[in-house]
Amino acid sequence: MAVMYQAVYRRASSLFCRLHSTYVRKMRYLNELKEDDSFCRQAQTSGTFYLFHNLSPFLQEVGRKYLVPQLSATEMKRILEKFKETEQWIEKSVLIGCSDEHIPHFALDLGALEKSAIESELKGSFTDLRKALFVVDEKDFPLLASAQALLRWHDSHQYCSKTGQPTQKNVAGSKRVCHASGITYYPQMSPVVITLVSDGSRCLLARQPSFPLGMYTALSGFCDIGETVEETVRREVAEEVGLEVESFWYSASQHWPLPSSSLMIACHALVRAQQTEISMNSLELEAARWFDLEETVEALKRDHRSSKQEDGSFLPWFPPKQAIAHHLIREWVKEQASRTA
Ligand SMILES: NC(=O)C1=CN([C@@H]2O[C@H](COP(=O)(O)OP(=O)(O)OC[C@H]3O[C@@H](n4cnc5c(N)ncnc54)[C@H](O)[C@@H]3O)[C@@H](O)[C@H]2O)C=CC1
Ligand SMILES: [Mg+2]
Repeated sequence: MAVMYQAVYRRASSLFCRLHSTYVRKMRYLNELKEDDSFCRQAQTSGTFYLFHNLSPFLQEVGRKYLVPQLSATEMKRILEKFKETEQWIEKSVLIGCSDEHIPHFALDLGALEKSAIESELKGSFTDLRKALFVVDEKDFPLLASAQALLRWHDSHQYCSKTGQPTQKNVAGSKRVCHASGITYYPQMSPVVITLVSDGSRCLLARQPSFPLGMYTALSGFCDIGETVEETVRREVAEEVGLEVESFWYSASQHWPLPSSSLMIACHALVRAQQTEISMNSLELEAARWFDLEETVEALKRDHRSSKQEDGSFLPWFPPKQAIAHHLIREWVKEQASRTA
């Protein structure tokens, strides 16, 4: 028995070492690409490219699936030649990751070229990000989200906000520098707290007027400058539904590219069971109410389409699994179900 245990242990730890060293080597490689312009320029000649057009990602519909194609450097060169563009275009690309074998991945926006001509050449279409995020395979979601966010950041940070002079990107696209003032700009995300409030047996979900009809989600809000996550959770819950948070705990986080880069910090919060009367802030919210376990489980089974009633009204439904709000709601259901089991 001890021998068998040792063999299993040895196999597990050697697997861990292998995984660990692959990961560490990959992170070191990416860091080097960001820091060393000539190394990164060299890497562009053997990398793969994800294409965008005015910030819409290029997708290919294959059967019922939407794929996110990667073009080789040779293919990229061929396309640019075909459109009579020079290879200098490649320099506009930004580094978004690499494979375990250190093949670097770049994203490139071809917004200045004719959209339909590229689409027919490459047999696919540039798709609005809002749609693209929900139709691609789950594993492609973070890649599309961060690539688009980085391209958007570069697009809107072409000038120094102090001198008004143009800024230059480094080859990897991990920063921009204003040579007149010496200021370095780094891509930014705004921290947002998203909180699923519970009173112990129900959870509180709300909707803003701009949401698709019938969709409810957890409360969210941007962190004010200087605030801690704890302070934002308490403030947002007080501001939006007039309740006092007693305790809260962190669950997970997610980068959310829409409408501009946010770091969503997802938390569960408890309010006192005796103080659950909602006083909704109607400047921001259109509805806010408590959902019991059964109603939450039912709403999780619906989507935008299946929630539509014959009379045109909508039963409540929640954001799809790609959104961290969905993860929070599922986590709450699981915890409630295990408590009542
Ligand atoms: N991934 C997910 O599951 C979810 C993501 N979200 C995202 O969270 C974000 C924040 O949610 P809200 O409830 O709308 O925030 P919120 O409750 O803070 O209200 C938005 C208002 O805050 C102000 N504001 C303060 N700092 C801002 C900044 N850095 N950028 C833009 N506006 C700022 C503006 O006046 C804006 O109208 C949104 O971008 C939304 O897309 C929201 C819910 C679910
Ligand atoms: Mg809000």
